[in-house]
Amino acid sequence: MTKLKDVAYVLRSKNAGPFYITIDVIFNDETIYEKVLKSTLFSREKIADIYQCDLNEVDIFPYEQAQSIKVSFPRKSISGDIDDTDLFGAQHHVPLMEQQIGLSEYDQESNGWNGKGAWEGIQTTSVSDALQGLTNLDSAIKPITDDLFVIGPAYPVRVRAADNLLVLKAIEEANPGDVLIIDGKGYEQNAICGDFVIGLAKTMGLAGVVIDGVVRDIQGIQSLNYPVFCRGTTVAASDKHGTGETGEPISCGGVPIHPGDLILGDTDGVTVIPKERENETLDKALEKQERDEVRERDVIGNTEAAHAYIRNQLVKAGRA
Ligand SMILES: O=C([O-])CC(=O)C(=O)O
Ligand SMILES: [Mg+2]
Repeated sequence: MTKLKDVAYVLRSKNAGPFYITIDVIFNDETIYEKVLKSTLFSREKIADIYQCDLNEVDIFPYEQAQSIKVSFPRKSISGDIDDTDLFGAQHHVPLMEQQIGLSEYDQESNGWNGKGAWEGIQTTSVSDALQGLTNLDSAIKPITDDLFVIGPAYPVRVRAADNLLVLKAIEEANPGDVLIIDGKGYEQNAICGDFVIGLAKTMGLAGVVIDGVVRDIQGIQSLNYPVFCRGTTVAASDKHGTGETGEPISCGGVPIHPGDLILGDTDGVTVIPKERENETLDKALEKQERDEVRERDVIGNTEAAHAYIRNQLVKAGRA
């Protein structure tokens, strides 16, 4: 998961007199600067919580021209006091730099996708039509809970059949909003995840989990109300030896998947949108859905229009 130290260009702290600390966080990318500024990390509540001080004494100054954020707050112990371990205040930035930032939006955009909102209401079937059915996962990979929709950039993991340790590693590494996509080799005797592992993915803010394999604790998973797609259920757990890879291209349900490709899952199953084809696929899928809606409105429930439609299709194919 992204930490402040992963995206800040400069992160330093110093005394602002004996009673206060000031921290400078400087960025060398405008987009990142803006996203970080909006994240929950730079709130007085959060800073007060990290540094155990009174939130009314926390100040946060964004300085747009320099793409920097200055934070100041009272020291827990006065500089040079008997229990002070940082005379010059030069180490106070460390707790801040280790903070995770909920940058899913930033990560999504920097990954080049249009975001969840753009895909709302788009069905797997329309994407399948747009991509000529070439990127649909094996149809045996189905939702555990119907009516749950998932879309997000793929975070892939490949494991050996019946070994799920690397799934935990992937959950830790993926960004909020990612879809964890697991190449479990289609093995059906040992569960890649149960309700606990799925609960971990949900806790870390992942958008959903897709598995070329099976799960257990089905009732527990259903009660999480969280999108999970797989080949079915079993009883046995997996080993935790740790064979496999995370964050690398995989094959899942017969489809090659690269990190950051979009994964779309709904009641009908799961399909993949290669990241370089997102805009084209979105346009085609929208167009297709609109055409389908018009056709349905005009034809369904109208016997005459239904006859005309069928006749027209047969004529077009030379089979009238
Ligand atoms: O711990 C496991 O590997 C599988 C399991 O039962 C769970 O996730 O609840
Ligand atoms: Mg369990």
